[in-house]
Amino acid sequence: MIQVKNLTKSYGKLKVLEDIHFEIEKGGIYAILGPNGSGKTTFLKILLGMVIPGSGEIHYNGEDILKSHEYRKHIGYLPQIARFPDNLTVKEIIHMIADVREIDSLPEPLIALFGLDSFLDKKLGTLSGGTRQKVNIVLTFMFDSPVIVLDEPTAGLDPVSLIKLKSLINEEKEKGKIILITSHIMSLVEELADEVFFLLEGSIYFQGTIDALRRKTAASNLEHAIAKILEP
Ligand SMILES: Nc1ncnc2c1ncn2[C@@H]1O[C@H](COP(=O)(O)OP(=O)(O)OP(=O)(O)O)[C@@H](O)[C@H]1O
Repeated sequence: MIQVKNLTKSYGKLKVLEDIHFEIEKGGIYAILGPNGSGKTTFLKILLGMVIPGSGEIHYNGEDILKSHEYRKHIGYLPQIARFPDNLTVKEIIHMIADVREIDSLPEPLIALFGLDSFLDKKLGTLSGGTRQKVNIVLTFMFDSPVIVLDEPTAGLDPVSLIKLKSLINEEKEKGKIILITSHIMSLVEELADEVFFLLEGSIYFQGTIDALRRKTAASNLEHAIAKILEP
């Protein structure tokens, strides 16, 4: 489904990704992990066509995505920091994004799930951080995309909304979708992820299940496994 070969990316002299190989063959939840600045967002943005790699190949269902932009229609994206004009209302932004992707109805069940009905006429600039994130989640999940990319999706969410987000992610997985997620919250990754990719110093240091990573590092849980990898 997704194949990445020999991927590199530098920003000026800073080498962020070096010779990344990556393969996802079936639906599931895949966590991209790594310390701050290890290139997780850069990697996801390359997959999304938002950042051009230095070299390498990326195939989605056999198609070279660096040569075609069509595949972007298949991807839902929740950015780490979503920037929308503050003077738009929640309803306006939802309509705007729906128009771009050519769907005609508002995603009522998602709006209700995150308790956003009473915020529909409020301007984005007046919302709290957590409420803005709920709007971003609705904007991401309102399309039936086979690939969903979530960059730090839990930022600012209260526990009730977090539970709702986790079930939403699991429901999408049950439909056979690929969900790529980055998070620094290891308990969340442990709960959700089928496989992890751990980026370190430009390469994938580890790819496999959380159990395999725990065994490799002889650690009791994922947080300790990561700490062991990173300790000097
Ligand atoms: N547009 C850019 N121009 C220059 N350098 C950049 C740019 N985007 C990212 N970088 C640098 O590339 C490196 C990787 O950044 P990236 O955001 O991909 O890391 P990350 O693993 O997602 O980090 P975090 O866990 O902090 O979100 C960092 O050193 C960052 O400063």
